[in-house]
Amino acid sequence: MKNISLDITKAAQFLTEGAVKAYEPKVKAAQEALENGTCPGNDFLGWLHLPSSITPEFIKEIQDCADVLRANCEVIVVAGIGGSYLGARAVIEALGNSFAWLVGDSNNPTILFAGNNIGEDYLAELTDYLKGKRFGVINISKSGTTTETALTFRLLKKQCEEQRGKEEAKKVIVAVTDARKGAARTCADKEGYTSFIIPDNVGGRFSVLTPVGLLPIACAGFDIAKLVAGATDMEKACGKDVPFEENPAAIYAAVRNGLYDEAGKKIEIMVNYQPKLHFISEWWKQLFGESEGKDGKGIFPASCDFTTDLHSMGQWIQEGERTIYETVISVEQPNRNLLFPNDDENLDGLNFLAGKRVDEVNKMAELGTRLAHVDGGVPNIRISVPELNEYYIGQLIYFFEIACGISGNLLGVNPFNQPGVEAYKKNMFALLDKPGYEADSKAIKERLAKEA
Ligand SMILES: O=P(O)(O)OC[C@H]1O[C@H](O)[C@H](O)[C@@H](O)[C@@H]1O
Repeated sequence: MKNISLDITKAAQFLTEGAVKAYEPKVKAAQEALENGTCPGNDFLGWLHLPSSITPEFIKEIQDCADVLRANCEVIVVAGIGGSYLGARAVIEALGNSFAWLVGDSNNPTILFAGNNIGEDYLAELTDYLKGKRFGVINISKSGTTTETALTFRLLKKQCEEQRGKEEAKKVIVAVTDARKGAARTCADKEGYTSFIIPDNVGGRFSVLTPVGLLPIACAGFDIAKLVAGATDMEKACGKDVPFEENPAAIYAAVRNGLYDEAGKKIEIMVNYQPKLHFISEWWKQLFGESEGKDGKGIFPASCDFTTDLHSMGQWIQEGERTIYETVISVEQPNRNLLFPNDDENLDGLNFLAGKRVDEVNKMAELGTRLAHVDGGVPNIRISVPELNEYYIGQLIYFFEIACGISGNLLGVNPFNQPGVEAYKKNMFALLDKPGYEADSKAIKERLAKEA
C-alpha cells in the first residue's frame, strides 16, 4: 500500500536554496524532544504512539459498544465541541455519503452533532427532530465541564429518558470523558452509563484516535481498525529515525516554518477539491491553530473548499496581500465514477467534456488553479491522498498530528496547551452570574457600564 505523499516543489521555490534542508537539525531535535518527553507540554504526548498502542481487543470493545448503539438507535447524537467532535465529524463526513441524512440508509443510524454551539434555534430544532425518534447520545468531553456540551447533554438526557424511559436510556447514553473528574464522569458513574476514558496525556485536538473519535466513527458504520492501521503506518513513516527527506511530516513542518520565518507567509489556507473533506479542514484548523497561536506568534490556519470558494475567495487569493500559502489535499481517485454526457444540441458548449469523468474536470481545475496561484505569488504544498477510505484518512490524521507537534516545537511554543481559550469562558461565566464568579461578575459589569 502506498502512502499519502507530499509535493513541496511549488513552495520551496519561494524559499532560498537549501532553506528547507536547513531545518533538518531543528526538526530532528524536535522529534527527539517529543520522543524523550523533554519538550514543552510533555505531559500531553500520549498521542505520539497512540496508533501503534491500540490493541485489537480495545477496537473490539469500542465496536461492541457501537453495535449496541447501532442496534437500539435510529439516530445517535454526538455531543461535544472542539477536539471532542471535530475529528469524528471530519472522518464521518470524509467517508460518508454527501447526503447521508437524506438517503435513509437503513444499515446505519443517522449521526448528528450537537454541543458544539449555543444556538437556541439549533437546539430547539434538534429536540423537535428527535421527538418520537429512537435516539442515543454519546456525551464527549475531556474536562467534563465544557458549557456548550454540558448544556446540550442536559437537554438530550432529559428528552432521552422521557422518550425511552430511564432504564432504556441508560443503554443508549455513553460517556467519553476523564477517568476520574468532571461532571460527565460523575453523571456516567451515577447513572451507570457505559463510558470510555480520554487518557490524561492526550489533549482534545489530538484525541480523534481515542474513543472520542473511534466510537462515533464506529457508530457511523466505518472500519475503525483500518483507520487505526493507516495512522499506525504513518506513525512509522514519520518516525524520528526516518531520514529527513523521506519523512513527510518533517518536510511539511519545515516548509511551513520556512514560509513563515523567511517568506513572511502568515496564513496557511487548507484547500480541498472534495466537499467531503470540509471538516478535515475544520479539524486541522483547531489542531494547528490551538497548538501554534501563542506568544503573539503562529501561522493563522484558514480553509477553503475548491472549486467552490474560487468563486468567492479566488480574487483575494490571486491578488490580495502576499502573506498566504496553500496546502492542498488532492484525492487521486474518487470512489465513484460519473461520466459527463454528450448533448446533441450542445447549447452549453460543453460537448468537449463529453465522455470524460467528472473528476478529470476537477483535476484540471486543480492544476489550473495551482499554476495561477503560484504565478500570483502563493506557495503551494500538495498532499496527495490515493483514495478516500478509512486507511488513508488514518494516515492523514497522524501525518498532521506529528507535523503539528514538530512544527510547534520549531515555532518555540508549547503545542499542547491552550491557555488562551479560558478568557472567553471566564467572561461568559461572570456575565451569567455563575456561582464562584461573584468578583468577576462585579468587575465585568462595572467595565461594561463604563464602556456603555
Ligand atoms: O473535551 P472538552 O473538555 O469538552 O473540551 C472541548 C474543547 O474545548 C476547550 O475549551 C479547548 O479549546 C479544546 O482544546 C477542547 O477540545
